[in-house]
Amino acid sequence: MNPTEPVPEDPILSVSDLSVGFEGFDGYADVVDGVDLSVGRGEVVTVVGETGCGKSVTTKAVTGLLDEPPANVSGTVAFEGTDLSTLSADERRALNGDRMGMVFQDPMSSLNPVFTVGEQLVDTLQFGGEGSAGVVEYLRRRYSRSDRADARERVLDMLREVQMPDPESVMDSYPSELSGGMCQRALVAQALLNEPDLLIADEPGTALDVTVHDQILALLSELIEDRDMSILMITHNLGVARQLSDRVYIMYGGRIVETGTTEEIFEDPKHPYTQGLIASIPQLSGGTMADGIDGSVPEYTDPPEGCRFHPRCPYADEACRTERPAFESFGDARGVECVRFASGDPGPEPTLGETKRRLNTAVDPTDAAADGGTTDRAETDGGTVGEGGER
Ligand SMILES: Nc1ncnc2c1ncn2[C@@H]1O[C@H](COP(=O)(O)OP(=O)(O)OP(=O)(O)O)[C@@H](O)[C@H]1O
Ligand code: NI
Repeated sequence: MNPTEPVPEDPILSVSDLSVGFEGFDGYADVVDGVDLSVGRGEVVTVVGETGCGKSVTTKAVTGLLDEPPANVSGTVAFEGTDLSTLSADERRALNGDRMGMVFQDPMSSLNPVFTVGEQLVDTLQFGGEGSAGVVEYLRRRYSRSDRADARERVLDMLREVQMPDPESVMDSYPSELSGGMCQRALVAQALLNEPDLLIADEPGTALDVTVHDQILALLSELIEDRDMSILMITHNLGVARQLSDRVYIMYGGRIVETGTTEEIFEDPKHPYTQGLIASIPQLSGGTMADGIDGSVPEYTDPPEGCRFHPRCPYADEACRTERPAFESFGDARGVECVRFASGDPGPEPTLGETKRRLNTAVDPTDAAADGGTTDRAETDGGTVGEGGER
């Protein structure tokens, strides 16, 4: 374990130095680059970052769903202290179906189109946790009327719990006969059927329209409250992270750039990227920067040298362009990877207000020119205004 990484005692999930790359036509894409994260028991942890930051690749690597090759995965993923790379394929499947539940972004492609929802969910309940129950055992239970009927009752209960409209008829429907929102509810039900200890949810509902997405999130937060379950939730929505999580990881360009308790991240964001994200959300910052941070996430085939955020960072200087900053830990669950917070760095530490001002200036050069006072002040304290926005 990386000694600088803040981890809860006895985590249920612990990921260290996870890297994932892909061989592709444009060369090697170095996507996830040394990620450390952990989820404590009963903890709700979110990973937040813009689209393309590597959140889904990280969760797929954690859940063992990346095919290797083409993916090239290194690092350790441990569940209750067991390194998952030491498990056999059967043990791994058993763990995924039983102790670890998963919900993914796209509900349509996650259900099997040729079986009814009921068949799939009853199968999950009866066999989800067993890599290979054995053919005889499989047939016995699949066709044992009492087992099957019991399972059906439990699935129905679960469908009611996820507030599925008309659960009886949904049981006998094929996924194509349901709306996206209903498929997503079915998947949430499926993930929870075996009462997993850890739920991994990768932006459930984002493939759906906004209202349905909101309903799914509301449902999840209700289900979370009622259960003693650890959750690793992926989102690009800071409001969701703030509402649901105990602890937050901010991801940028395949790296964790900041972590802290939800309160720390929102009350005292340190990394300029975190500050930029918060500044982009008017409801959170009272700000006006509705366009987000100018520029886009890096090309993973040719990521920037040094800090991967430097081309967009309003504080970037020579050091940021050449050296990867060290991850600095403060206290138990708090850390940031930015040279401005490195011990011994003499420069001013970024603040939310200053970052907002610099990003606004960078985003709209006409405003900046009109507002001479702002530009002058920015120039005297570093002169980096504008560099972050030019791409
Ligand atoms: N199988 C793959 N082969 C090559 N590149 C991939 C593969 N899967 C993902 N990537 C690349 O990895 C990068 C990160 O993708 P990822 O899906 O993890 O982003 P994300 O943070 O989940 O974004 P979103 O919020 O849109 O879901 C992207 O540039 C993507 O093109
Ligand atoms: Ni994703």
